[in-house]
Amino acid sequence: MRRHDLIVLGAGTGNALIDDRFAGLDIALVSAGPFGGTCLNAGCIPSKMLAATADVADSVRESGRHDVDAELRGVRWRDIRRRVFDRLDAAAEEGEKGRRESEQITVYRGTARFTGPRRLTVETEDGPVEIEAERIVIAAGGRPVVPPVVADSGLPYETSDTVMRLEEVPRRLVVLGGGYIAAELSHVFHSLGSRVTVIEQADRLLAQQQDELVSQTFTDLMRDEWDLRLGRELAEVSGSPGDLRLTLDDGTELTADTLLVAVGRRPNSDRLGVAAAGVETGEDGRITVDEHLRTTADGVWALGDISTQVPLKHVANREAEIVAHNLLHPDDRRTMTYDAVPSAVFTRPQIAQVGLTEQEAREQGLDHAVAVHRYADVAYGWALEETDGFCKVLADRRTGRLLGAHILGPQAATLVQPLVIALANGMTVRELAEQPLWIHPALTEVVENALKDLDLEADGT
Ligand SMILES: Cc1cc2nc3c(=O)[nH]c(=O)nc-3n(C[C@H](O)[C@H](O)[C@H](O)COP(=O)(O)OP(=O)(O)OC[C@H]3O[C@@H](n4cnc5c(N)ncnc54)[C@H](O)[C@@H]3O)c2cc1C
Ligand SMILES: NC(=O)c1ccc[n+]([C@@H]2O[C@H](COP(=O)([O-])OP(=O)(O)OC[C@H]3O[C@@H](n4cnc5c(N)ncnc54)[C@H](O)[C@@H]3O)[C@@H](O)[C@H]2O)c1
Repeated sequence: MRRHDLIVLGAGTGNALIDDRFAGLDIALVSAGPFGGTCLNAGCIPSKMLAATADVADSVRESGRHDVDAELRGVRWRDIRRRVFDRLDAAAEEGEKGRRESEQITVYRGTARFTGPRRLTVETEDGPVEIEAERIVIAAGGRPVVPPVVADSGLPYETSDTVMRLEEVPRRLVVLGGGYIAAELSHVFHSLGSRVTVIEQADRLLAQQQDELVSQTFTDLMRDEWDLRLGRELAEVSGSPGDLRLTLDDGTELTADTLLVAVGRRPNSDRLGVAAAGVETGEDGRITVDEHLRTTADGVWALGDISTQVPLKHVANREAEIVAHNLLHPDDRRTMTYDAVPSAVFTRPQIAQVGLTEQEAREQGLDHAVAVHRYADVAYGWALEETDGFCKVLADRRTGRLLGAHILGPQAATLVQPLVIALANGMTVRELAEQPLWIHPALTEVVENALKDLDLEADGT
């Protein structure tokens, strides 16, 4: 049994937790997969590098709108893939090398499993290694859910872990699910040449995650791009590899050469056997943590997709900052809050949000004002020839404060940031609209004008 001062389980966000403040400690860093975890190797970063490339292809296709005659002659998928993954694989290797060179860190590459309180066995290439520590941080992430109808078919399927490294752009791609991953990767592959069909059990795309106006508008726009099978479930997968037959619950049959499964992710707590360490989980497999991110076992902390309320990288990063601080300052602990968590979907159009959706404001019975300002009604929207985009804001009439913001259109992920700052700081919409000067004629005027459109005086009843 090898004893360390601190074990960090997971080399995604967990790796980022270890910095100079931990100098002098003997640290074990355990990871089954490559350094950088999901975000760097199979998540946020490759999907956005591919989305940016897809946007370039779409800009060429749409150049006529700006009276520019350009023609898309083709996309070089293997070159795109090489450009993206050569860079990311090198970053992952570099990250691991740096840690291996550190005198205070022992890297264990292998799959870990708890054998008792603060004790683990790691299945490495050289056999099992037993390790223990006074303090452990669990940051072992999650994995894609694969429903039995697909897993039990015995036929090949892709997930976000594999699809971005395919040898060829699929000719006929069927995507199961209509959430974040489905939307982003459908955008990528459709723009790079796939015929895309999306099977989603809800009646709209992004229905669980987005404001109703955003979800409905996005669904309506994507009907022109993808073949949408909404309110449908997959009943059977048959055929042969490369020539799949997918039967839906209404008896409709689809054919595909590639099936991408994107119906959500689940935490890896089961594979880690956390119960043996006295670490409790909820029914959904998420490790239970308190506001300081301590688990139910003494000396064991958790962060990121394995425990969080919101499985996003910027949330995991903030949680890592909190855990690092709390490990170093046990008598002055910080608290994690999830009050103003923004998110963005890197599709075309982009989508971004923070705070309450209109349906949530209604459910909570809030006296709220709503305003929607269109890109087409600000000068830079004209410059972009933008017809669909909008910024929707919700404010509390009693306090004058922002409740939520939802943007659909070019640069939504960037435009939302002033609204995130306002929400995080409890600013009133008047303060945000009227205190700073907003650059003319930048796209941010769509945000400024949406705020100014809010009618806070009207009686909401
Ligand atoms: C396709 C895709 C796109 C995404 N895009 C975005 C985005 O644009 N923006 C955003 O904010 N979020 C995005 N996310 C979510 C984001 O990637 C995750 O929230 C984030 O990576 C979670 O980090 P983590 O450290 O908790 O887990 P991970 O990064 O998954 O790290 C888990 C680590 O634990 C290791 N591990 C797991 N099990 C074991 C075990 N038993 N033993 C040893 N080691 C183990 C793994 O090898 C890995 O090193 C995306 C996710 C996907 C899949
Ligand atoms: N840009 C980003 O920030 C980003 C991008 C990708 C992923 N992510 C993270 O990854 C997580 C997982 O993404 P995801 O897209 O897999 O999950 P998701 O929860 O976003 O969407 C899953 C979708 O699949 C549908 N679904 C579930 N079971 C189904 C079935 N049997 N048949 C048809 N449809 C079904 C659901 O109704 C839902 O719309 C996200 O919640 C997010 O936290 C973030």
